[in-house]
Amino acid sequence: MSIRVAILGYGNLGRGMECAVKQNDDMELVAVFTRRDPATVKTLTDVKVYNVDQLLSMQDQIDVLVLCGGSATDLPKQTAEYAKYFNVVDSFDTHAKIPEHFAQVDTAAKEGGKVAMISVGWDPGMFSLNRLYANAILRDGSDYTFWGKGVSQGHSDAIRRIPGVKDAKQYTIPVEAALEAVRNCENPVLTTRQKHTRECFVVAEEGADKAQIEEQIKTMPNYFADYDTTVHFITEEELQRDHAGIPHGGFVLRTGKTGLNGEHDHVIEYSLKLDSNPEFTSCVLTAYARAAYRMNQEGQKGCKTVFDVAPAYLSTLTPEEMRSTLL
Ligand SMILES: NC(=O)C1=CN([C@@H]2O[C@H](COP(=O)(O)OP(=O)(O)OC[C@H]3O[C@@H](n4cnc5c(N)ncnc54)[C@H](OP(=O)(O)O)[C@@H]3O)[C@@H](O)[C@H]2O)C=CC1
Ligand SMILES: N[C@@H](C[C@H]1CC(C(=O)O)=NO1)C(=O)O
Repeated sequence: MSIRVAILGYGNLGRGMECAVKQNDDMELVAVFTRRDPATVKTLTDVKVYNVDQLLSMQDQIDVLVLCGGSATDLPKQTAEYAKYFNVVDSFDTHAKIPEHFAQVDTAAKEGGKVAMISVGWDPGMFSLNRLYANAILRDGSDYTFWGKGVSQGHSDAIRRIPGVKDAKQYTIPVEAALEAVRNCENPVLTTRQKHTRECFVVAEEGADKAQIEEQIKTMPNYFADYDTTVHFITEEELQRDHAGIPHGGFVLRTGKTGLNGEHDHVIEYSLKLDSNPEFTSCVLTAYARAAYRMNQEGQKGCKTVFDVAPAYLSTLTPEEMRSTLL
């Protein structure tokens, strides 16, 4: 029997999920839920769209609910709210606030006897896993993470939540000299500001105070305050013409030494090059939706991160197929 998946929140990630579920023949997309009028939401497939006020009445038709809202203001409310009723997966990526998000969601999921997976995606998510593996293996070393050049959905979403902003895209740009120094095993000590810059393209509402919007972006804690950030105000047409895609990617690196006197240098590097940030992120969410369902079927409950999920839960392969093809 297929794993019955539903989506809450239909934006870039929601559309990505619609595509990702179709690529997994052990799953079916049973519904999309939105806070808007369903008639205004145009989907890529013929999946039914409901207003979120229908969600709880459909609890027995859904095995896993994937939360595709924004981390800035949606997921802090929605994940804990629905973890009481469904197995859920979210992509929460306000790194500084993950501990408090975990605690709130864990209480709700345990109360409902459900599994809730938070901060699933590539960062946090796949990059987190690779940072952990690298740290566990190369004990004498230094960690580095670089993103881009590409469009951060979390940062773009955060800008769009500012009053007076009609639309926005944020590019994260790695400082090439810093990346090169890391790859050369120079083990540089780098501040946040020395690793990336951020460039924002913003469409302001008619009559909005652009100076105030720019100030709110540049001082935004957890998103922009620690970076050198530039803000460009452009028209909706220019945004659609020049910034339509959502490519991204990045690198997790750990450089370390082995040998009794650190004679040998090693570099661990995990990299992603993504045409579509949301579609790739949705593929990760879909694999972890499979894991959430399976873990709950075994009687597990509570909040999990990618660190808590044995890889076998993610795969459609049988243990024998894994051993014969992946070892
Ligand atoms: N961990 C990771 O690696 C990653 C995490 N993310 C996270 O995913 C989050 C979601 O990103 P993304 O999908 O790009 O965000 P969007 O802005 O596209 O969508 C966020 C929500 O806004 C609402 N919405 C979407 N379009 C419209 C519209 N035209 N009018 C009104 N409301 C709209 C939807 O909710 P509704 O349908 O209810 O109105 C949607 O769920 C990001 O905030 C980020 O934190 C993203 C990529 C990677
Ligand atoms: N969570 C990010 C995924 C990566 C990209 C990123 C950045 O550019 O700052 N940080 O983490 C996203 O929303 O796209």
